[in-house]
Amino acid sequence: MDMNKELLKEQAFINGEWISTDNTFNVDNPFDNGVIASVADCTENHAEQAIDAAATAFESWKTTTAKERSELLLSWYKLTIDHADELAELLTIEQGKPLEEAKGEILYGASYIKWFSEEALRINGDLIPSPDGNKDIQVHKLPVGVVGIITPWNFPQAMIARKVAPALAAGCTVVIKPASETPLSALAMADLAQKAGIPDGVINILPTTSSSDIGKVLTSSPLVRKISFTGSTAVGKTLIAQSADNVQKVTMELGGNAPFIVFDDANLEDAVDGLMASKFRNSGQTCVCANRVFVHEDLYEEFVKELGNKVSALTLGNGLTKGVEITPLINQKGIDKALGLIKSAAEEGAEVLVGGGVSKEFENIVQPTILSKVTTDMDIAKEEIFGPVITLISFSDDDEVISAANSVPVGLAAYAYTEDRHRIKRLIKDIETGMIGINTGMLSNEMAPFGGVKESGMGREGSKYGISDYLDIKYACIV
Ligand SMILES: NC(=O)C1=CN([C@@H]2O[C@H](COP(=O)(O)OP(=O)(O)OC[C@H]3O[C@@H](n4cnc5c(N)ncnc54)[C@H](OP(=O)(O)O)[C@@H]3O)[C@@H](O)[C@H]2O)C=CC1
Ligand SMILES: O=C(O)[C@H](O)CS(=O)(=O)O
Repeated sequence: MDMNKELLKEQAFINGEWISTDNTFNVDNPFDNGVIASVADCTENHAEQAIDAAATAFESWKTTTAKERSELLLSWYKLTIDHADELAELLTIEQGKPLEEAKGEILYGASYIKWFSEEALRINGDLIPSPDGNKDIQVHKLPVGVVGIITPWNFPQAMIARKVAPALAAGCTVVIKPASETPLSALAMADLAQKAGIPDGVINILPTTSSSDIGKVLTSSPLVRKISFTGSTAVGKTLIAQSADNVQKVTMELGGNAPFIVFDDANLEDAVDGLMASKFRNSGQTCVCANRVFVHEDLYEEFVKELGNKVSALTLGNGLTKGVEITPLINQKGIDKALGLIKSAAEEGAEVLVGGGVSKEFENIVQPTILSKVTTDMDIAKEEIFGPVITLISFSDDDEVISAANSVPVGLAAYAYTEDRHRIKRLIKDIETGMIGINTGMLSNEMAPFGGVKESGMGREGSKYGISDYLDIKYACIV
C-alpha cells in the first residue's frame, strides 16, 4: 500500500542519532503477514550506549526549568497532533487495529503529553514547621534519573506517551525497548520529539528481538534508577526480580482479568453497549477488556439475545478499510491462545452461541465469539484471553458474584451495571481491582490514575498521581 513514509524510521535512536546495526528484523502487517519494514536489531552494546547517553543527558536535563520542560512537551504534543493521521496509519499497519481506533490511540497518547506538560509546572515541595521550632523542614521533589521503559504491542504509541511524558516532565531521561512486533510507532514518536526540540540523549529507542538480554542490561545497570513496564504479569515478575539487585523503582502495568457484572436492575441496552465497547476494542487485546461477563439469571436470556444480535453484526477485515471493527490479532501466538481457550471451554461444557473459530475470509482474524454456560473453574475464566471472545457466566446474588469476581490473582479493571447506590458503594469497596467502571465499559483517560492491585502491578499512570512514580522525595533539615 502507498504509505506516507515521512515518519517511517527503521534505525535505532541513540543520543539523537539514527543508528544502523549489523542485523535487522522484519516488522510484519498482522493482516496479511506482509513485511512493512526491516528494523535495526539492537544488542546489549547498544543498550549500554543508550544508558550512557541518557545518563549524560540527565545531568543537563535535570537542570532545565519546569517551564522549559513544559514548553518542550507541549511542542511534542502539537507535532503529534499535527501528524496524527500519519501516526495512525503507521500504527494500523504494524499493529492491525482499525484506523479509527488507531487515530483514537494517537489522540489518547497525545493527551498524556499535554497533561504532563501541565503537571511539570506543579511539581511542588513543602515547607513544614519543625516540632522544636528551630529548624526549617524542607521537602524537595527531585527526578529519579535514567528510566528504563519496556512497552507492549497492543498500544504501541499510547504506552510510549503515557510513560515518557511524566518521566520527562519530572526531569528524567529514558531508554525505551518497544515490542518487537510494533517498534515503528515508538521510533516515529522519537522523531517528532527531536523535531520538537527535546535534546539529544533525553529519549533513546532500542528496537530489538533480544528483549530478554536488553531487559537484563536495563535492570542490572546502576545508572538506571527506575523500570516502567506494561505487559504480561509473567514478564513483569521477571523484571521486578531482576530490578531487585539494584533496588530500582518500578512501575508495573500488568495483566488483567476484568469482571463485567450485569445486575438484575441494570439498564440492559446500556450494559450490552458497554460490553461491546469494552470487549471488542483492539479486537479484545487490551489489559482492561471485559474478560469474564457475569449476568444475573433474571436478565440472562434477554441479555444474550440482545448481545448476539450486536456481535453477529460486527464487520471483520483490514484495519485500513473504513468501517471495519474486528481486525487480526497481533500474531499466530495470540490467535492460537484465543482458539485454544475457546476449544478447552467447549470441551469443559461451554456452549458456542456465536463465532468460535477463525474467519473463513481472513485467516488472521478470530471470529467475534460468545460462549454461554461458562464457569469460573474453566481455563478461559482464569486467563487473560486477549481476543474477541465473550464468556457468559450466570449468577444469582451479590455475595456470590463479588466472591467470583475476586477469585483471580490479578486486579486491574472491573465493570458493573446497576442503579442501586448501596450496591455501588459496596462494589467500589469490595471488588479487588485498581479501577472500576460503574455503568460504563470505558474508563481510561489522562486525568485518571490508571493501574492495578494484586498481580496486576503497582504504580499509577496519568492523573496528578502519575508523576510521583518519576520523583524522589528529599528532606532537608536546616538550622
Ligand atoms: N497489560 C497489558 O497491557 C498487556 C498484557 N499482555 C498479556 O501478555 C500476554 C502475552 O503477550 P506478549 O506480547 O507476549 O507480552 P509480553 O509481556 O511478553 O511483552 C511485553 C513487552 O515485554 C518484552 N519482553 C518480553 N520478555 C521480556 C524479558 N524477559 N525481559 C524484558 N522484556 C521482555 C516484550 O518484548 P518482545 O516484543 O520482543 O517480546 C514486549 O516489549 C498477552 O496475551 C496478554 O495476556 C500483553 C501485552 C500488554
Ligand atoms: O495496556 C493496555 O491495554 C492499555 O493500557 C489499555 S488503555 O489504557 O488503552 O485503556
